[in-house]
Amino acid sequence: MTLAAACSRSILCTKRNIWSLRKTTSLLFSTDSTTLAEQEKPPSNKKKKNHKKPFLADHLTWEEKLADVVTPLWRLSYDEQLELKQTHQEKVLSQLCGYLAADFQSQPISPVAGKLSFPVLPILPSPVQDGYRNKSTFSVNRGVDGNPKTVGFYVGTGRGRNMVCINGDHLLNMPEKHKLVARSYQDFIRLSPLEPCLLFHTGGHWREITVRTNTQGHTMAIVYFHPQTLTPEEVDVHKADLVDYFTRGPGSVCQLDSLFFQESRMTRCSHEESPYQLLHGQPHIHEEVLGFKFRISADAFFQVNQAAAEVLYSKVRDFCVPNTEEGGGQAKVGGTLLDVCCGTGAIGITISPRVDRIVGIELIEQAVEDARHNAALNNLLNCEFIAGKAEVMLPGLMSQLSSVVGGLTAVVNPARAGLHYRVVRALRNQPSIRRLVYVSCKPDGEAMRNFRELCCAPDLQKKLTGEAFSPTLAVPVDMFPHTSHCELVLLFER
Ligand SMILES: C[S@@+](CC[C@H](N)C(=O)[O-])C[C@H]1O[C@@H](n2cnc3c(N)ncnc32)[C@H](O)[C@@H]1O
Repeated sequence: MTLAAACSRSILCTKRNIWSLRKTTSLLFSTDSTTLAEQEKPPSNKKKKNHKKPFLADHLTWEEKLADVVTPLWRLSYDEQLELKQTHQEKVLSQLCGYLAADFQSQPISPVAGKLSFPVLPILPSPVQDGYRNKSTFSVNRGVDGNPKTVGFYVGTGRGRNMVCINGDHLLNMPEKHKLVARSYQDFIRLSPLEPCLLFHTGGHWREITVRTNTQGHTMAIVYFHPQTLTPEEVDVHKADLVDYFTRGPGSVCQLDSLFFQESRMTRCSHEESPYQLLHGQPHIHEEVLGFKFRISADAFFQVNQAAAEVLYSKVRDFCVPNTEEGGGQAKVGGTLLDVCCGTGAIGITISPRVDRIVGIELIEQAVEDARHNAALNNLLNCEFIAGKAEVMLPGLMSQLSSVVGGLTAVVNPARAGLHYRVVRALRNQPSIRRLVYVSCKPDGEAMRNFRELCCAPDLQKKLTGEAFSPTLAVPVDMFPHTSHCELVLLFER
């Protein structure tokens, strides 16, 4: 039996017999950020007084410790996971209601949960629970055996001096193809004469690898590399070795459709800061969602779970353009939909047949190019996409949109950092927007500040002069089984 199989088996055998549901709830829903890249967030530091941090529990194997960090709900049945997430989302939303009641009465901030003043629909499950990720980023660092050329995910922290890199073969959310590419990359860098780049402190070159796959099984790999003092000619030699390994050598077992290489001296660089260099194969990966085709570039965001993305986008569509026909028809309702933080255009494009016009705004240029291409790919003539920071572009755009015929609806889907206050101000102060749908993967973080600014009493000091919105309906959608996260779709009206 392989190590990976043994680990998975030992984990599955102990599944559900270590923590009770209640204990898990208390640990899982206040997170810190001790891990890097795409890793899911570990259990809280804040409430640790009475609980030992799971990944420091010595009786656990390294694989179990990693599973506790990346997929902290893995010991629970899927129904139990959904129940936990529903309870947590309701708690966050009651907290919002408590804040709004206090804000409106100009009382000091009350962290006490209020009574829910609008319906929260039951969480929509992910149609796929295991191996669902279409994108994984694996780090390079010292493994349990001390080998610094180990490809996987971190357990522990640099500051705590207890950080090790563990391969993720046993993680329930990881598809086989991602594991294979990570293993092959580890073999490649172990053969390479170059050192790995460990947290930027001590030089070295080989950094993380991102693997993207689609439902057809196509695979894109992106290798991140720190050039340090190497000349471009010297870097070329190692790029050629990498291509050779993955196309003709042992790595060809991965059957990569695309191999990208990014030379970067920072944790994250956009394509504009340091280009994604196509070393082999196709420049894009493609995906289909709700019958629409999407081209996705190396630098562009796409939801990590294709099947759950269909559930999410279908619900977002219902919230943005509610069915007025009996029997839930998909008739055109008209008007303009403003898609803020639109990525490759997924939300706008899936709603476009039902409205007159889509206007999307997105920061990442490659994603905007994809969005424009995707509109054409799907023969849609009513979509336009603007490149730039929403906080810079939106205020000017608002004056052009103030007199649109048929009404204006906004959908916003920012990253965890939430919306810039200028974006919230522009949306709130635009009277034609009567309906605003906020899609958040972290409603208890910065998004909570956005919700409050959308709904508080008019505030001249903050230049929030428009009529207040109210939350009227919410539904959680589980995009990330086995983790403590989910997406929340929240409708605001006025
Ligand atoms: C969670 S993703 C959502 C993308 C898209 N709505 C989808 O469903 O695929 C958030 C997007 O916001 C973009 N973004 C981040 N900061 C931004 C900003 N200041 N202005 C505009 N877009 C931004 C990111 O590049 C990313 O594509």
